[in-house]
Amino acid sequence: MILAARGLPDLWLIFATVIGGSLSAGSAAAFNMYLDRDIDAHMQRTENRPLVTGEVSPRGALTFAWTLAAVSTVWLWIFTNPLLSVGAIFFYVVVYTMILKRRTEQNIVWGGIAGCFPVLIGWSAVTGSLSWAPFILFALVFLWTPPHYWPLSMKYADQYDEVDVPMLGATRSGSQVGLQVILYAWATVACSLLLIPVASMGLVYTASALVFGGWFVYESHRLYSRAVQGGEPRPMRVFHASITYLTLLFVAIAVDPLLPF
Ligand SMILES: CC(C)=CCC/C(C)=C/CC/C(C)=C/COP(=O)(O)OP(=O)(O)O
Repeated sequence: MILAARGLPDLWLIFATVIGGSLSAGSAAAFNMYLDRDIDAHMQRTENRPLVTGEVSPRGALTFAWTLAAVSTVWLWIFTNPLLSVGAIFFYVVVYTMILKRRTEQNIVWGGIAGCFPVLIGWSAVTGSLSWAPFILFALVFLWTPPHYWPLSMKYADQYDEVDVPMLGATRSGSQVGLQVILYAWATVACSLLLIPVASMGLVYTASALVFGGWFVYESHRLYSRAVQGGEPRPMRVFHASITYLTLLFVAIAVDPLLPF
């Protein structure tokens, strides 16, 4: 939103968009937990979720999910535009959770599109339209999602195998996953550099994209090397690096337009 406004947008608009977006993401997550409660019960990673422990009933969760969807849609309708948020919920719940997740190794590649919507939501809230820059941010999150998620599914491969969810990190060998992670990490960094000419980014962003991107790529190469050498691949290093990388990059995206260089 700061990049779209090329400065600080109206604080109320930021607040309204973050509230609406959070309610929408919460709705999507609640639908996901409702639909996946059978498999969540069989994975240690997810076995403490409230639908599995019985803290929340399936009917209660479904009511909660629909309520959040309705409230977020009306809220965003009043203050910005609800269409992209509805699209994001639809993508996560129907396209990813109901159709792709249990069927294909490429589930997270296409399902990850749900997580790309928030940049469009924020941008359009400020400008009322979309241009190349928000689509580059969209592509950035799209390319980042697989090398973020595959290391996690590599770590929990036995749990994904047990519930027959074909996450690529669980179905392929360490070196095959490592190679995919490297390719997507490089593509993510290349995409982040595209923002420099397209959105006239300055020094802070350029340096951040190169340094943090270099670190992300380095960690992905180390994962591959450890896997090829037959050692413990330590995938969570890349998982955590991916989160820190994207956080720092978006901080740089927010700070850069506020500076004169
Ligand atoms: C505004 C809005 C609605 C944004 C949506 C953002 C969002 C929820 C993105 C999720 C992306 C994704 C595919 C996660 C994996 O789910 P999973 O089911 O594999 O994860 P799990 O196993 O932990 O449940």
